[in-house]
Amino acid sequence: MATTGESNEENSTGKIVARDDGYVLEDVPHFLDYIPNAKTYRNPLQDNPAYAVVKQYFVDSDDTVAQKVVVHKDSPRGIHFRRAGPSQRVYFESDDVHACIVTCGGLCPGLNTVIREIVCGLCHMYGVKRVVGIDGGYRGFYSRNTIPLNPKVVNNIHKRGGTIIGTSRGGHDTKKIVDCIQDRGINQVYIIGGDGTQKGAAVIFEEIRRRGLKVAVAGIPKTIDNDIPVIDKSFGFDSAVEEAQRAINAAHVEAESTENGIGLVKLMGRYSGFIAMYATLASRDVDCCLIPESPFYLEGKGGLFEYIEKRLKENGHMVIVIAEGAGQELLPGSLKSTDQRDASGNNLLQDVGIWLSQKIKDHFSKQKKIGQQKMAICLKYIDPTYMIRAIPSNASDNVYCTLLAQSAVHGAMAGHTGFTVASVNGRHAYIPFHCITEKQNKVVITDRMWARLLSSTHQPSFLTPRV
Ligand SMILES: Nc1ncnc2c1ncn2[C@@H]1O[C@H](COP(=O)(O)OP(=O)(O)O)[C@@H](O)[C@H]1O
Ligand SMILES: O=P(O)(O)OC[C@H]1O[C@](O)(COP(=O)(O)O)[C@@H](O)[C@@H]1O
Ligand SMILES: [Mg+2]
Repeated sequence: MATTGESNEENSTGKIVARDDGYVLEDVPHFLDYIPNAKTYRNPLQDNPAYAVVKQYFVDSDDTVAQKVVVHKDSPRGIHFRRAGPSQRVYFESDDVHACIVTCGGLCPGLNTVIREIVCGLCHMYGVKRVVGIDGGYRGFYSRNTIPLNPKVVNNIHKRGGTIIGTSRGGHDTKKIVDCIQDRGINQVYIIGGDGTQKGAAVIFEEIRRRGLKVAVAGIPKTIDNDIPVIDKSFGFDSAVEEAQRAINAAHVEAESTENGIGLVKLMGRYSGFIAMYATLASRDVDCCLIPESPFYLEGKGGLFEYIEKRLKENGHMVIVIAEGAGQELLPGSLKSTDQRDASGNNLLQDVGIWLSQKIKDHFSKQKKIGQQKMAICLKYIDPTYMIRAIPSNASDNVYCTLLAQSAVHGAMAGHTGFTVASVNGRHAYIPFHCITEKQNKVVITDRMWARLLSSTHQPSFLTPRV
């Protein structure tokens, strides 16, 4: 019930509590919103020897996490999310839970760890006995048999890359998926995937609510590109950046071992250049980082060719990192594929790395023809694209995956639904789907982080007008 100066609003996009002092809670749905007589039970964790001794283990239902921690002293308190964690009361009896896990979209380090920890969290913390994997992404709901999962089956999977239950793009048929959930008697659905997957999870939740089913839908965001907004970062992102170092090191070794050596590395990043930016900042051997958010040009003053020449003259070698989505607008019409899409509807990009390699080679061989002194270059192109996402997660991502999985399990057991779980300013929170699917997280090139990168590589900003 709203207290004085507080308004509660529930609409198609969410449950919002707004107070006069500017405090806003973007709350997540709960069974009680549409099943008013839903039964509750004592949380079995209260009797668990590992947790019973921990003071304040259970979250207070009024605990919230602020979206912004840097605020002006006069600004309103801003948007908050419900704090994740176990509740004193749960909405499922352990024996009644029938959970399923599905992984969708591209691979990301840590998928298996999240699967493992959902299974172990449900079984060890809540005594759940029935957990299944959906085989091969959304379409597996209606076209494949389920995969039985238990702590023994998942015991070692976190040491492997990929996802033991398979993944896919496309194949999201809401009606068929919810029919399957209903027919199989599944009442907790854990959905691991990126922006597309979370949009899919949102419509599955809406259909479940429309049918009045007591089925919790919990999302765990996965994106190697780190393009999901609000959340601190996706699990697996750090592991991918770490693996990218191996490719950059190789490019650097090759480049510095020959005269005018250029090492060119292409990294993932369809619309967001976070992997390229962080891999560059971590490496310190990179002289130029090109990302989708920062348009660049090749010829003329302030262009890439001028910078390459300068860098080779100064240093004898250089390393360039390019995100796959960078410079797509420069590719000639024949290479552009604006209307080609994958099964999920994502734009299929052409290989900007191969294009740029050829452009650089052509530029330096052309110099001779127009009478300038030729600068013979030796360019090595490295494309580690799939290698950086097919690895197991590193130690810190493993811990992050564990906490995310546990938070998701606590949320579903507590009767929350239609939420995604993530770290926001270092604290775990339940976030309504619409908050993370409405826009994409991108590198802001007027922010400090990009400035740090420019000052580390000394590359041109490409903002100066071409002459
Ligand atoms: N707007 C949408 N509504 C429903 N399902 C979607 C939507 N966008 C994508 N999906 C489904 O989500 C799954 C994963 O999407 P995709 O874009 O391939 O990967 P990611 O989730 O990693 O972004 C696919 O099965 C796709 O059909
Ligand atoms: O070849 P695939 O499997 O479609 O994957 C390529 C794409 O996957 C990505 O890693 C992003 O995947 P998601 O959308 O699943 O997060 C992009 O960087 C890349 O363009
Ligand atoms: Mg995506």
